[in-house]
Amino acid sequence: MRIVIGSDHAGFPLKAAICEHVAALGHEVEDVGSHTPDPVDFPDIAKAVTEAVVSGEADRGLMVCGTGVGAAIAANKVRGIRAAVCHDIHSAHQSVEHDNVNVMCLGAQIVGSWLAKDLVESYLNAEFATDEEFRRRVDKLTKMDEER
Ligand SMILES: O=C(CO)[C@H](O)[C@H](O)[C@H](O)COP(=O)(O)O
Repeated sequence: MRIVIGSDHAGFPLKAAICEHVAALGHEVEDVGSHTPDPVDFPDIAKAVTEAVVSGEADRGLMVCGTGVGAAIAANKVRGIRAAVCHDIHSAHQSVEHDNVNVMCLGAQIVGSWLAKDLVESYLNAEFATDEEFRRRVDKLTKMDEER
């Protein structure tokens, strides 16, 4: 898959390890920054990540900030994005299987690099389930998104 990844200054140190891991798993990685440890506001990076996903340039996105929370809030402001903070393995795959999450957010101040790599792997290996109940719920999310 084509994966877009971004981070603010707090997520910057973890982003490099994640990029390396995603590439090692055989995915194409687009790193939209930050490219230095200097302070940068997470909404600006979320814009770049979500634009790549919504345009179809990337299949899925990853965002890293301090907690993952700001990144998820910002990403969810963009139509077509279903973003979630996932700091446990079950959520990392179920968020895709049931909710068709297309931007997973991580907190570099919350998880270490080994867990982060496992979380990313679970997220990328997961596929949206075809069950009617999950399709129906995500269709309702899409409708809410279109109506706002
Ligand atoms: O976690 C974040 C937002 O949810 C950010 O990455 C920052 O870490 C957080 O806002 C703290 O900001 P600071 O400039 O790093 O003190």
